[in-house]
Amino acid sequence: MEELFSSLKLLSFTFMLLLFLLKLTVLLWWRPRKIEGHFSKQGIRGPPYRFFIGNVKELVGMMLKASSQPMPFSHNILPRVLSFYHHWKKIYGATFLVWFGPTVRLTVSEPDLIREIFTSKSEFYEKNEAPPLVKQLEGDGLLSLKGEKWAHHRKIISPTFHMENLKLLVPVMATSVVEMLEKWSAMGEKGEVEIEVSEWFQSLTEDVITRTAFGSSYEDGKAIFRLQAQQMDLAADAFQKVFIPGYRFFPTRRNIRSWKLEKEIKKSLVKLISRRRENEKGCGVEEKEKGPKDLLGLMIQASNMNMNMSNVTVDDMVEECKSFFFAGKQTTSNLLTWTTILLAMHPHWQVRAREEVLKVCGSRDHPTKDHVAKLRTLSMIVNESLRLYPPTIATIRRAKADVDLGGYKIPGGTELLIPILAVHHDQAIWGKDANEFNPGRFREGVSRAGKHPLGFIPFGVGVRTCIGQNLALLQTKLALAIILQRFTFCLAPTYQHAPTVLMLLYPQYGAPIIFQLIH
Ligand code: HEM
Repeated sequence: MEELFSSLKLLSFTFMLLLFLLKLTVLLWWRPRKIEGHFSKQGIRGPPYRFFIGNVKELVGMMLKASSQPMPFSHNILPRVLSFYHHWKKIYGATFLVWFGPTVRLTVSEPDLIREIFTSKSEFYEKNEAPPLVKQLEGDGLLSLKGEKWAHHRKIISPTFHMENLKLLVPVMATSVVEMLEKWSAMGEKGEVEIEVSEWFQSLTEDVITRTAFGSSYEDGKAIFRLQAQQMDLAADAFQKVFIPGYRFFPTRRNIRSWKLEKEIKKSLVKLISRRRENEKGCGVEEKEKGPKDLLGLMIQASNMNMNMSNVTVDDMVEECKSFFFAGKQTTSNLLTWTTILLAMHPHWQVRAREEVLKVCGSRDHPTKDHVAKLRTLSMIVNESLRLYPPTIATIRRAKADVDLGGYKIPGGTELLIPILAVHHDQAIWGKDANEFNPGRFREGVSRAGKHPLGFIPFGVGVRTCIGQNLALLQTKLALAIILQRFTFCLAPTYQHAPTVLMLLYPQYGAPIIFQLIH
C-alpha cells in the first residue's frame, strides 16, 4: 500500500514537472516562434529571438558600447541614446520586432500610427506593467492606474494643474529660484562661478513638486519627499546592477533599507493626512479656498465627500504622492538642465532670449505668469530643447486584444514601443536640419513646427497625456527667465557631451556651466 502511495506521488510529481516544462517550452520557444511567423507574413521582421534572453544581450552590449565614451558636440544623439533602435532600424526599417526576454515589442514611430494608438483607437490599448523596481518607485498612482480608478483620480487631481491654480504658485517658485541664484553668487569669485546645474535644478523642482503635492503641509511634505529621494537613489543603484528575478525579496542591506524607508514614508504620510483632516475641520470655506489647490487637499476633500466604492483611501493618497514625486521631479529638472546646456552651446540664442526677458520682465523684477506667457522666444527655445532632448525618450502601450494598426494585424498582448526621441529626430518630419538646434521652427506654434502635428510628443498625447505639463513649462520658463536676467553663461571646459538614459534622458557626466554675473 505504502509503495503504491509513493509511486502515485512520484507519478504526480513527474506529471507536474512535465506540465511545467511544457508551459515553459510554449512560453520561451513555441510562442515567440509563432509571433515571429505572424509578423514576418506581414513584412515585419527584427533581430531573431534567442531562447529566454531574446535580444537583451545584443541590446545591452550596444547600449554599453555607445555610452562608453562622450560624443562630439552634436545633437545627433539617437545613435548614442537609443543605439539598438538606431542600429536595427537601418536593417529592418522603422517598424520592427525586438525581444526583451520572451516579451516582444513592436517599434512604432510613424505619426499616423501613433495617432491611432493614442487617440483614434486608444480604447484598444493600455499602459503596460512597469518592471517591479520601477513600479515600487512610481507607485500605484495616475501614472500606472487603469480604467475607472484612473479616470476618477485624474478628475480629482486635475484642478491642481489648471493655469489659474498654478498662477498662485508663481511668487513662491520665483523666490526659490532667486534664493538658489543668491547662493550661486555667494559661491563665486569676481562674479564668476562654475555650477553643476543638474543637482541644483533637482532641488528646485523638488521644492515646487512639494508645494503642488502638499500645499500648506509643505514642511512635513518636504521631509517625506526626502525619504522618497533616498528610495529613488536605492532603486537607481539596483537598476544599474544585473537583474536577478525575485532579488528584491532577499533581505540584502539595500532591500532592508528600502523596506524601512517604505514603512517610514507611509507612516509619515498617514500622520500628515490625519493632521490635515483635523485642521480642515476647523477652517471655514473661505480659509480653505485661500491658497492654491494641492494634490493632498483635493484628495482629502474627495475622500470626505464620497463614501461609496470609488472612495479615495489613505493608501491611494500615499500612492499618488509617490507618483507625483516620480513623474514630476527629474523630468522637469532634466528639461531645465538640457535647455541651459543648449543656451550655453548656442550663445546667439542666449542673447536673443535675454533681450526678450529684459524687455518683457525688466532686469530685476520677479517675472509674473503674464510675463512668462509673453516670452515667445524662450518658449520656442524650450520646445526645441524638448524636441532634441525629450526627458521621457519612449513610452509603451499594450494591445488589449487583437487589433488592426494601420493595416497590420497586432495580436492581443503585444507591446508597442513608441521611441519619442526617434520621432523627434526624424528627418521625414523635421527636414534635413532635424539634428540642428533651430528654435525658429516653432515660430508658428507647436502643431506647425514639423510636417506632422504628432511629430512632437514630449508630454505624450491623448487622454493619458502628461497632467503636469503646464507646471513643468511654467517652472522651466520662469527659472530660465530669472537666470537670464542675472547671468550670462557658457559650458565649463570640463563639460563632456554624453546624453544617456536611466529611465530619463540625462547628461552622463553632469552639466558643469560657468555663470558670469551681469552687473
Ligand atoms: C518636462 C517635464 C515632463 C515631461 C517631459 C513629462 C513627460 C510625460 C509623458 C511623456 C507622459 C505620458 C506617458 C505615457 O503616455 O506613457 C507623462 C505622464 C504623466 N506625467 Fe509628466 N512629464 C513632465 C512633468 C511632469 C510633472 C511636473 C508632473 C507632476 C507634478 C507630471 C506628472 C505626470 C503624470 C501623473 C502622468 C500620468 C498621467 C496619466 O496617465 O493620467 N509630469 N509625463
